[in-house]
Amino acid sequence: MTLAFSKMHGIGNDFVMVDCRQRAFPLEQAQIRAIADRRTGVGFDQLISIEPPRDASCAFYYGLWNADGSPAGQCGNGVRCVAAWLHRAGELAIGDTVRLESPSGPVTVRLTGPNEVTVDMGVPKLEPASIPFRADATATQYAIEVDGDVLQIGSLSMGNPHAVVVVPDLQAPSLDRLGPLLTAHERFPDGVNAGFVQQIDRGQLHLRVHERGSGWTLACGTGACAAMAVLRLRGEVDAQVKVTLPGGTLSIEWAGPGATLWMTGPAAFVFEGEWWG
Ligand SMILES: N[C@H](CCC[C@H](N)C(=O)O)C(=O)O
Repeated sequence: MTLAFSKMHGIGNDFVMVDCRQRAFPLEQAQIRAIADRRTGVGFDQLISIEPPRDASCAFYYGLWNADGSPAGQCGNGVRCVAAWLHRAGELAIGDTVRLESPSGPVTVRLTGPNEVTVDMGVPKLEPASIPFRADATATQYAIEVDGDVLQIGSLSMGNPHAVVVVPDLQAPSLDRLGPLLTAHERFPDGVNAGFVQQIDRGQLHLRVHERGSGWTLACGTGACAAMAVLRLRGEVDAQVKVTLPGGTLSIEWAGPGATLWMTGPAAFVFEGEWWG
């Protein structure tokens, strides 16, 4: 088969975008994995389809798959790229605000420039059952044993599961071992995106994320939202925070529990192509 696609990224978190506005999503899991291969395929952290909405209150639906072919519930860097892709396709104008439907529910995006998007990411879900995470009660901190170490983590859902660990040094070699172990931890029955965050001050965080289904990425939008929210819940950051990841910086705004969380950042086109699978 041949498949036209757009290659995009959001601060280095890279995506293959597939236009399914007039066609059913055409790929099996093995084909998704084949396209993800950075040597014999195209390479991506997530593959994103743009489809007609299932929820009539939304303009479009976007499907999400990780590099290993597993489905994902939300993608913060990805939804900014969906908005920029829709603008390039003539479906959105700069200044438009539109509801888009993700696998975990609707989000609202505002195109503030051809390559800058603000997203209402919804209300972070704190209850362990909604993450899902095996814990007796909702808390701002959980003790979890990983490979003989006891880590203190925060955990919540942004429509996908996140664990957040505060560390003094993002370059510590131990993180290379802890990331995959935390992602696969048995207390996260669906796996988890594992974020390691170094706090600079009440308005700045540095973050690395080992993503479920894709491994270490240059950036993770929902991971940035989760890291800020975890520290906000502990009273350790202000309501507006810059989160810097290896690929770039996002602006996150969240007043606190029950409030909707906003993320602002760029979206970039790289090339158009055709996959010959
Ligand atoms: N890169 C995405 C997150 C992908 C999440 C996916 N790894 C999963 O939940 O399985 C982001 O910018 O939010």
